[in-house]
Amino acid sequence: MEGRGLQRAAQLARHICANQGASQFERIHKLEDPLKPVQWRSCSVGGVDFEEILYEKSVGEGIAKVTINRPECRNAFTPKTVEEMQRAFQDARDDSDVGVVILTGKGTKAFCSGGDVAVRSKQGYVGDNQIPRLNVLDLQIQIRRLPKPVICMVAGYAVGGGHVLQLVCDLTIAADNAVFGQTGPKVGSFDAGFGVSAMTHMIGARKTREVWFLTRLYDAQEALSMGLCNTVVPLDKLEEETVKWCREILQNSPTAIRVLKASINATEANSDAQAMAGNSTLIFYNSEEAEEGRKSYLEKRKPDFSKFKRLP
Ligand SMILES: CC(C)(COP(=O)(O)OP(=O)(O)OC[C@H]1O[C@@H](n2cnc3c(N)ncnc32)[C@H](O)[C@@H]1OP(=O)(O)O)[C@@H](O)C(=O)NCCC(=O)NCCSC(=O)CCC(=O)c1ccccc1C(=O)O
Repeated sequence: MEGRGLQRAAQLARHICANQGASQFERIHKLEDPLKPVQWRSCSVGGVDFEEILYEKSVGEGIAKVTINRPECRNAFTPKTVEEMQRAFQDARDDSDVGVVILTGKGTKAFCSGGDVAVRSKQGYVGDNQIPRLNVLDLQIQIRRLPKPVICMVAGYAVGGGHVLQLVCDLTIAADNAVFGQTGPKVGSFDAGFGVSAMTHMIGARKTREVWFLTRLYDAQEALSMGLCNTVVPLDKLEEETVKWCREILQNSPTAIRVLKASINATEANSDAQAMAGNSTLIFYNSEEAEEGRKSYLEKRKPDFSKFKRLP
């Protein structure tokens, strides 16, 4: 064998080596370069810049990224943060080039520590316009109804209302420094909507009771074994791995994914139950008991719930 013949044989040998063990199906669907660095461009919506979040899209790929940008308070959300997230998610929904959305928090210490306790009032969370609201409940519905997968990318804490946000996302990729849990009963709050239904669906009623009644925090490996997240990776590989999952999803039929997401959600409790639960949180925030939880957190002391009766 000489010249062209030799070259062709070498080419064939390389091809066989590269694909050894892979079926034809696997070879057809293999990503060209799943670890190729992603290039992000910053986006505004309707010409208005964001103040409490970052909103980016990948160049030429179909990934949108929403980042809560309040690292100084562990990415706790205010009504404004939530309103900005709602605008970004609406844009990601409307943009037919976007096929998957990443939800994350700025920095490595926290994905999100829930509602900003400092702006909680007796009627909900108060924003710049002084109107109290619980608008994170609408955001939860928006994420669930978004006809594209939402992947939560968690480094550090995902606690309180931040943990509920990770629960309503379709998939969660956690860094090895991630910590999950609910804090509500410590600080005079609870999410008896998706905070209970999505969690029960995911980890079962026994474990859900434990998470809510004891308010313990769980490290990434515990969370993985409970089923609270999909995988755990080293912190410095978090975005790389999340983007890899996005790219795999983006290769598949968008309509199939859309219907499957809705169908999986339909196996769970509904949005009317969430609204009822939200109303009970609102009523609870008016009580002295909830106020003790909120005040104790801000005063950096242990709450004293001893004077509140356990009714028969
Ligand atoms: C997240 C912690 C475990 C991190 O601990 P650590 O790393 O040691 O940092 P800290 O020193 O504690 O925090 C640094 C800095 O950030 C401030 N901060 C942190 N979290 C919050 C927060 N949620 N609100 C306000 N400020 C926060 C903290 O005070 C420090 O400030 P300094 O000025 O530097 O002192 C830990 O921080 C922690 O446990 N945080 C509180 C977690 C929490 O309890 N969150 C609230 C849970 S209730 C909730 O989220 C509402 C639920 C909800 O949204 C909802 C549900 C159902 C119906 C309606 C609603 C609704 O909309 O309310």
